[in-house]
Amino acid sequence: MAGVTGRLVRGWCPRAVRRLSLLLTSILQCLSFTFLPVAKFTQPFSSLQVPAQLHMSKTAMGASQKDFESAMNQVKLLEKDPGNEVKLKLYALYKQATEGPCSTPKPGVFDLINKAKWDAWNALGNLPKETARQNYVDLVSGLSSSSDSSSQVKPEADREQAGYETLVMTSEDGITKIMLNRPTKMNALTTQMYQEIMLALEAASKDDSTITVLTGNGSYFSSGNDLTNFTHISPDEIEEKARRGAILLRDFVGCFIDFPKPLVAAVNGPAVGISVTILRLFDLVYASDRATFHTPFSHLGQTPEGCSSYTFPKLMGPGKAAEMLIFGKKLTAAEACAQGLVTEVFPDSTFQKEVWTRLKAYSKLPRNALRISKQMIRNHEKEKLHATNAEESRILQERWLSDECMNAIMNFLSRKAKM
Ligand SMILES: CCCC/C=C/CC(=O)SCCNC(=O)CCNC(=O)[C@H](O)C(C)(C)COP(=O)(O)OP(=O)(O)OC[C@H]1O[C@@H](n2cnc3c(N)ncnc32)[C@H](O)[C@@H]1OP(=O)(O)O
Repeated sequence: MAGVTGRLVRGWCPRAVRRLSLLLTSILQCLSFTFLPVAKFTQPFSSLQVPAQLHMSKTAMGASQKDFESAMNQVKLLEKDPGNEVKLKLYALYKQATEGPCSTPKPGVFDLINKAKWDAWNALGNLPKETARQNYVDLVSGLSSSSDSSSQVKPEADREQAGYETLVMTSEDGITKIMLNRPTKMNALTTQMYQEIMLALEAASKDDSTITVLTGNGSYFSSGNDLTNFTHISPDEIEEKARRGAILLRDFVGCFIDFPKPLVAAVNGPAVGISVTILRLFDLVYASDRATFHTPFSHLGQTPEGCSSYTFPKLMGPGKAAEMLIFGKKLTAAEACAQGLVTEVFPDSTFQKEVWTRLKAYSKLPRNALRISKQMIRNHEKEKLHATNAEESRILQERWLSDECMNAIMNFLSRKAKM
């Protein structure tokens, strides 16, 4: 070590050489931690919805306390992460089996993880302790056998994360991919989808991957907010629904503002509304030349979100931002690239191959350096972004109650009937 340092700094004074040597040694020590194997996770697990068959199974026989304890030990030995939904199920059943029905206060909306756990437990209602215990044992036994068989066929690196209904989440080659998966609805974002994306981002922020990618399945990246989110609401529910929508929007965009690792959008096709505005919160935006970028807020009686009222004028100047955000001008991928919203455009025929080859190469770069550099670039404006997000959400909450907005949504929903 001292020899290497000595060669590097020939001609420097001995004190400087000693300091540099110490510095390099400590850097090497720090780096060695990065290469330690990731510890097997043995945390108590948890659940969201418990399938009907679990509620009913073997309740007559009932699992013994010994079976239950042995199932708890088996959980710690699982080699494969069973995914958030199953973990929530296990958590809820465990709590129900040991403490009975949920009676603790509901965590605040920003406490995402504890709220999801509370919701899962609370959803079990008055399920008897014995049934919960049996269901826990059944669930663990199913997991143990599926993890035995899956380990024979699937490589460690290419496992699809279970537990998402509207997304496909995979981790491979240091890249976690979150794919929006409602291709027949152009990946329009339902309330469930916003929530699953937040959970997926939370999981991706903590997993071993270097890079996280958001993309869409099918011909669209996303057609933005699902306009049916605004339907089936009785008049006395409207205000409460708008209030909850604004909280959901603020939490959703907040997850992108705070995401700690390099975040990439692989825009495989047209993008509309919120799927366009959040792009400025990504570190790289790769687009197919078939993609378009459309924010028809005024047409819908709505106003900008995703921090675009701040980021777009800053990025492209107030005039170009006004064309998009006020007048709903749709940009081609080349135009969006010229405005700095897109990093690079690829021919649609080679989009997937070129993007993934590029990202696989990037994912081999030192993970911590990438993460720290991202945070250095982003931290300057985090506070401003959160303030903008809160303000945009507040204004949209009012807009959703306006006649302009309701009429525009009715027009969209009735257009098929008119054809
Ligand atoms: C709580 C947070 C709130 C955040 C707020 C965000 C604001 C926004 O995101 S504003 C943007 C809202 N999105 C739109 O205005 C797009 C609406 N959709 C369309 O204009 C068109 O569907 C399309 C241009 C995206 C595609 O047109 P195309 O003719 O090719 O296909 P369609 O037959 O229209 O679509 C197929 C299928 O998908 C349904 N669908 C598509 N997008 C949406 C959507 N955003 N909301 C609800 N449903 C959507 C469409 O109705 C069709 O369904 P059916 O086959 O069942 O009729």
